[in-house]
Amino acid sequence: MKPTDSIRTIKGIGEKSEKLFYKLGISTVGELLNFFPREYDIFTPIQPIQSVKEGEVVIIEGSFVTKPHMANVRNLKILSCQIKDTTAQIRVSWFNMPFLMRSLKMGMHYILRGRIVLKNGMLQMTQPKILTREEYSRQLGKMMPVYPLTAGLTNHAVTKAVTAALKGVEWESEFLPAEIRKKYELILHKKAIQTIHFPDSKKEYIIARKRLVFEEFFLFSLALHRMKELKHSKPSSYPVDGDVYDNALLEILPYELTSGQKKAWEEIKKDMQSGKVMNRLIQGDVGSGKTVIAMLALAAIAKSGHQGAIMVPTEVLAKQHYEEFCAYLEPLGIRIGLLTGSMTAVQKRKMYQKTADQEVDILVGTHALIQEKVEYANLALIVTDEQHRFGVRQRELFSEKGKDPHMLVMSATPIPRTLAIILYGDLDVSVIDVLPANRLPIKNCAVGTNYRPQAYRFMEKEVREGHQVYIICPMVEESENTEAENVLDYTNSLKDMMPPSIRIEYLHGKLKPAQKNEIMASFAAHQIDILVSTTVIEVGINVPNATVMMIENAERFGLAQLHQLRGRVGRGSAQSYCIFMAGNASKETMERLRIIEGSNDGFYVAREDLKLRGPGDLFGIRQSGELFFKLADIYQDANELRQANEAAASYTQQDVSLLCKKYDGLRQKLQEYTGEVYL
Ligand SMILES: Nc1ncnc2c1ncn2[C@@H]1O[C@H](COP(=O)(O)OP(=O)(O)OP(=O)(O)O)[C@@H](O)[C@H]1O
Repeated sequence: MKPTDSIRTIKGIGEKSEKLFYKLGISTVGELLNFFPREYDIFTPIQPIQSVKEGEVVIIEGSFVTKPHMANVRNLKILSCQIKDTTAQIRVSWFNMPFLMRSLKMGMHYILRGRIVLKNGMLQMTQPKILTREEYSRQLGKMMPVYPLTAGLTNHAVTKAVTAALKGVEWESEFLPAEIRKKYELILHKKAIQTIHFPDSKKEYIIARKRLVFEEFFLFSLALHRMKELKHSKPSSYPVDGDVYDNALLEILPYELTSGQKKAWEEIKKDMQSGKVMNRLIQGDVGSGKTVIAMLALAAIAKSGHQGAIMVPTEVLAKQHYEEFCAYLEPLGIRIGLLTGSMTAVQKRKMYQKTADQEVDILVGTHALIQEKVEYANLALIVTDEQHRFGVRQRELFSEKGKDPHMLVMSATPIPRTLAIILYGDLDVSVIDVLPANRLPIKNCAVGTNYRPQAYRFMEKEVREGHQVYIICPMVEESENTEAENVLDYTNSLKDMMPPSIRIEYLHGKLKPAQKNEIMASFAAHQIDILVSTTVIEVGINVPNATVMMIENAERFGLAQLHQLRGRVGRGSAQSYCIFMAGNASKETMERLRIIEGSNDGFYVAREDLKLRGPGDLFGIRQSGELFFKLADIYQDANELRQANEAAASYTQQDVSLLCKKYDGLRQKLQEYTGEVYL
């Protein structure tokens, strides 16, 4: 089978599982092979019972010292007994496996592998697998892939499909030039893909990962260098100067710009007046006021008779920006439009027409803005709210909607300057390095779950004083695989616990966009007091009246993500609070959380996080969603990023064309990456 073949060509995948794989974004054999494990289940040696810790999957060996006991709890049949080795004893339990009752024998030796959880203050092992000594020896040290899943698709099914695909696929020729592989000591693509799914050891995994990270960065860098060459000092068809920058624009704001905002605004004005195309990144910590700078630039474009558009990662955010822009800019006679995927066909068509006829000056929207059907009359400025979601290609597609429009990119990712220069190699950088003066620093605390009652009382008090609260849970609904808090059950029990006058709602990514918009709008209008949500609210939501953020199972998030989440409070003048609630209060968890508890500075948090994890720790929690890389992590893999950039920079555009002639695979990969035939 070829990488481009449908996954249906893999034995065992029928119509039903095909649909499930679609949900994971997999429709071809190649996509399946590039669907990497989220983590690995490592078969570690047998551990003394005394040393097991909560949350770990461990193997213990001992004999049962109590008879198996069966209990009915809700609809579950729970079988439990005590197992003992020379160091201690622990309870083990199985649910819905009553047949074990007969086979488990007291006094016999067993090897069990399962997760240790804390129930009623006691450690216990749940749902362990019983291993024979032979199975144990065979699997010891093995790393079994654990894939991201969707309901109905098991890890076993994905593993089986990947195994079959690895066996049956006709591999394409190696696409990285031999000289690069040699210089940077990289293994072959084929070997790396095989290993990333089934590594024999950590060492092998690290070597495979290095190759895949490098290629990801290399393609990115080649595309970026090419873009830079193409754009370099291009004259602009839309110079914006003169009285469009008059004070009326700044007077619409109810506050004065901070020094950082003023500087960024001056740099933008200078760019747009220069007669050349602006390509600028505005980098600033969460809540530093980047949106307002983008709004000013868009307003200046509109006032000079052109169109501008701003693309953001979520519908909720688009709606929020739209409303804010309307409130500020409509009084100046500027016409704002909204375009998102969930609008009806009729609404969309109307907006396309208005955009083509230049009846809107500023269009706010999601990916919908770059769909083929959208034609702009006179697109002179595009703004992307980076939030790590859009890649170079999206920026380019957006750009093609106009005739070399000016470009502004906003980012809240705290990237060290040296890396920013590489990652945003095609852009000039403005940094907003101060927060608005009316802000009080957020007060943080990292606590264990025993603090919850106090936290609830505190929330009640804040709500009584007219403020609002966010509570974040990692899961949407109950799952067999984890004890992490989920939005649905959490909301129910919170409603039971809080006085009925407190209005509680929930939000998660599985709701329809219209429902999400409605809930966010109600929260913004203060018709909801406490919003229980997954991380969907992470990106850019701005409700300055929200003063408390509580993050359940904070140990499950990367620090960068926790910082983004925390950024949803502390956006107004009232004192705000962030409570990081650790589901397991192990020493390592608390040490990590102490970093974020001790500082509100995103750069500091990112730096300390890296120090703690160490560049070699590739198994730690991945900082979620950084920039646009699948496997690579810009902090951990900063070295590979530098190397790949150096390698890409060593080829001029002409050399790249030559290389692509020689390496057919490279041409294809680059085309896939940039979505364009150009070589
Ligand atoms: N100079 C200022 N003085 C006071 N308030 C300001 C100032 N600039 C912006 N704000 C307010 O601060 C809040 C956050 O601003 P904004 O949404 O622009 O931040 P951001 O940098 O885009 O945040 P994020 O990265 O989280 O999306 C908004 O309510 C905005 O009105």
